[in-house]
Amino acid sequence: MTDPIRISGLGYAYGEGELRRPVLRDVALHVRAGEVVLLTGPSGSGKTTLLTLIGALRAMQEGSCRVLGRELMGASERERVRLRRSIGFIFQNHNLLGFLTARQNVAMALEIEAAMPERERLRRAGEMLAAVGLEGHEDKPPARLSGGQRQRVAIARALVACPGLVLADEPTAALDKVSGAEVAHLLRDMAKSRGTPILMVTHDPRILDIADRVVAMEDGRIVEEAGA
Ligand SMILES: Nc1ncnc2c1ncn2[C@@H]1O[C@H](COP(=O)(O)OP(=O)(O)OP(=O)(O)O)[C@@H](O)[C@H]1O
Repeated sequence: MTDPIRISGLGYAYGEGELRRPVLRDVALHVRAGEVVLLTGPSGSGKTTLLTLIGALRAMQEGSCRVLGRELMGASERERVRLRRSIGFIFQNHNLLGFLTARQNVAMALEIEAAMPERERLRRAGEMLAAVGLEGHEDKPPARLSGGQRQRVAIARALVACPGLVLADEPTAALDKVSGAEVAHLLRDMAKSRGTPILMVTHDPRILDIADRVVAMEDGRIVEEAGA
């Protein structure tokens, strides 16, 4: 099986001409099948930029980035959109839609399955919500859930379509110590039981223990890799 993420010689700059500012330099990174890798480093070191390149949310400029077997350097917008459908995203601010219930938010991630009837989508969403410990909360809107519960909904949404990869950006940053650790362990356990690799950006030293490997960035470069 090929590694879900293989990056070499990746460079990226914001701005053009005199305003051009390199933020990633000669980055090399591999994430292997089923692995949980945390990406840490000071603010501004380029972690989120790297995550958005891997997630095909922005176009590559330099180097090679193969994600789930597809090369992103030179990929068209259409190819990038297609790849994004195979990735589960989790962000700091959960990005749930406030006018939908928890179940509807999760079911939305299945809308790419054109052949799946609405009833089936809602049934699977309910199953996923139960798996993340939210039985009984399925019909509440995000505003009636706690921060930790909202991130559980975001985990259910990210995993319900069985993605080949999960990318998470500071998923515990807005949570207190206990719910942050619970959410991080839940995400790890759910991904491990499915063999789904995770790459997670985090500043949170309390969750380093969920990692198979911790990769540290500084000033646009990877400076350290350590098994946890
Ligand atoms: N859209 C943008 N336009 C211009 N510069 C940007 C843009 N997004 C990020 N940057 C700059 O690129 C650098 C890297 O930012 P990035 O968000 O990738 O770092 P980070 O390590 O994720 O930081 P943080 O931990 O604070 O989120 C920073 O100096 C930032 O100011």
